[in-house]
Amino acid sequence: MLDIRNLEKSFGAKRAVQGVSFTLDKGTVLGFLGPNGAGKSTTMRMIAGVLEPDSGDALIDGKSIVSDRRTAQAALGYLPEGAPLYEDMTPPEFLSFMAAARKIDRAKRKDAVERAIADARITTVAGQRIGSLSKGYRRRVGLAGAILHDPPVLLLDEPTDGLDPNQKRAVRALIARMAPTKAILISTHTLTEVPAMCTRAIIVDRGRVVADGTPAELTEKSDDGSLESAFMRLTDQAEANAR
Ligand SMILES: Nc1ncnc2c1ncn2[C@@H]1O[C@H](COP(=O)(O)OP(=O)(O)OP(=O)(O)O)[C@@H](O)[C@H]1O
Repeated sequence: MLDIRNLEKSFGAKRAVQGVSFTLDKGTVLGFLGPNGAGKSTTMRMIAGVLEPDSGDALIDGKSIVSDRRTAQAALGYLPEGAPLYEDMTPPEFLSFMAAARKIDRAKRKDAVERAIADARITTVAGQRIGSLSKGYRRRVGLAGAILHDPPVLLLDEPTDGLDPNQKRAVRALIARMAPTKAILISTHTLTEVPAMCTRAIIVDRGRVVADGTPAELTEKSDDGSLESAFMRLTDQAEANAR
């Protein structure tokens, strides 16, 4: 469903992404992990077609994000970090606006909005202005926007960032409900969430993939059986902290 082929991106002299490749199938929730500045968001932005790669490609449901961007994007739901929301609109108004921008058939828009509201569990706040919602509900409105067109592939950049434990659990439950029918790529810094949320994890460091496996396989690479120490070992953090 998602086939990432040797993506590269530099900003001036900074080589942010240096040949990232992996594939992702339906039913997989892939945790995309790495230290700050490892290249996670840059990779996701290239896959989403909002940043042009220097080289490489991402095939979304077989469509190239480089040569067939619009078709590829139609198969993709993207929740960027700090997703933009229109504060003065209610969630249904915002989602109707998104549905029009997504060119969902006029006759199907109402159903699509209602389904996304139900799936993201935001029915109870549907009458409120987005600007008045808590962080967790705003994140869920962003998620509703990403799943509005029921895409087979989802890219979620830190979907639980800044949420309290109850809201984190609600977002994790939403991801689990969608998981069987979609391929889902999630970047997160919260390593404790990974075994609960992801069936597989990739660790990137300085723009390269340094590990790829199930959470249990990655944990085996640690000294103390924790994903955190595996992460430290596989990235430069342990060395950096010791300096
Ligand atoms: N628009 C840009 N212009 C210049 N440098 C950039 C730009 N976007 C990203 N970078 C640099 O590219 C590198 C990778 O950044 P990126 O945001 O992809 O990392 P990340 O893994 O998502 O980090 P974080 O976990 O902190 O969100 C960093 O060194 C960053 O400073």
